[in-house]
Amino acid sequence: MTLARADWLEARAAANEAGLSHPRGLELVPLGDAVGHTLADDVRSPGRVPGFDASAMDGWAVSGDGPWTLGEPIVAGRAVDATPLAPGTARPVTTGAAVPRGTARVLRSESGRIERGMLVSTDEAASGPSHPGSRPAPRHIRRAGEEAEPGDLLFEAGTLLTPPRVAVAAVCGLDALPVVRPPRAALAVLGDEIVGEGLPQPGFVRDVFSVQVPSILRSLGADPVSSDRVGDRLDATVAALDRPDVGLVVTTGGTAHSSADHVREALARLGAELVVDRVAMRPGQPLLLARRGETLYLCLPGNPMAALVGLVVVGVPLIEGLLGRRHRLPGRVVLATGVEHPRPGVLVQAFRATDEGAVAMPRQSSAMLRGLADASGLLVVPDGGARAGDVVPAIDLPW
Ligand SMILES: Nc1nc2c(c(=O)[nH]1)N[C@H]1C(S)=C(S)[C@@H](COP(=O)(O)OP(=O)(O)OC[C@H]3O[C@@H](n4cnc5c(N)ncnc54)[C@H](O)[C@@H]3O)O[C@H]1N2
Ligand code: MOO
Repeated sequence: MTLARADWLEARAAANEAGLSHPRGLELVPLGDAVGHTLADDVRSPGRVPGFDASAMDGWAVSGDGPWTLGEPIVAGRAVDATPLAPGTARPVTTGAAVPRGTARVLRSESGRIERGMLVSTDEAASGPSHPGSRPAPRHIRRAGEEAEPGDLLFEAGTLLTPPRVAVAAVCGLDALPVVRPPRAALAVLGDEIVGEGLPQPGFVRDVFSVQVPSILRSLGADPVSSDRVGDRLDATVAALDRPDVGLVVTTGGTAHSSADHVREALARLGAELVVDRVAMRPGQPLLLARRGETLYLCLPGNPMAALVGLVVVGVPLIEGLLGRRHRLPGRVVLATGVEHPRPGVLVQAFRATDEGAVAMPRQSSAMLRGLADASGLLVVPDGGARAGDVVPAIDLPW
């Protein structure tokens, strides 16, 4: 089924679904390379964390009530001493070192002192037996298994591996993680007027996509394998789109209906099925999403801001889906100033976050980039416009 002139939220959901229903490869990556990947499988903890009862402070492991007889120091980085701590004794201990069996608590170094060879507590609250109603002295012991037990589900398949998640995998004793193999992506930048370097002659424009879209695709988790500029000819467009070797083809330009626009016809010649045929939003309205075999097509309009809006609004949930991630509904921002929008469909605006709320950036239009360049995010103004103080959906920028 094709969504024609799709609602922007429906277009996002359809793109995410199209990605999710695509085949995914799996690979094992060492933890050092895992940040930014997406888990291909559930991950359980092989170990217990902490693996042993450990001191949370520098001080003394004590057993029973003080004063305590002093024993040998315990230091971190040694195998656990099997000898239990006898009541009435204390052993100096460093933060993170294993406390012996029989340890009641750890007395912090600033809460005790040595008097005539014995350790005495200088901490009123922590000294001696507790009285009814008194607060128990803090134990300062990290209990074995308090963070994870063997077999605990740490993360589900489809979880984005952020730095702290990779650190959790490390602390649980994992060395590698099963991740989704980055989907191969090809970029085709269409247009006879596009030049790749220098200051263009009148009638030509500098290509704004080759310099950034592959980086965006990579940062989203795809593997951009090629980037080509393609002239405004149907046969060249068909050849550029005939890429069964990649999971995703992104094109820019050529989506409209002029004699120089061949994307629709090329998709039809290749037998691709349209999933989304335009989105009821501006800029970015002519966007197409299509599928042919194991290749998805994200065809972005040529106008620079329109293409980037399409990539953020629809391309991000599409790639999230290819990686096995369900997309989240957008957050919301309060508008600091009203935005007029008398036309049908939503208006997407680059905005800057301020103390008063979101303010639309100057110098933005379908064909401009400077407003977007300095924006905090994209906000979505409904059909009919919005007033200062209204709360509207907002989408994070992926860079
Ligand atoms: N009669 C109509 N004309 C247009 C309509 C319409 O509904 N009826 N829609 C307009 C909208 S909205 C957009 S968006 C564009 C979409 O056009 P295409 O996707 O076919 O893009 P092009 O025509 O190839 O290019 C549009 C514009 O963007 C510039 N461009 C293209 N590629 C690049 C690039 N790599 N770097 C920099 N700039 C690029 C191109 O030079 C054009 O100025 O159609 C409207 N027209
Ligand atoms: O919809 Mo166009 O995408 O405004 O530039």
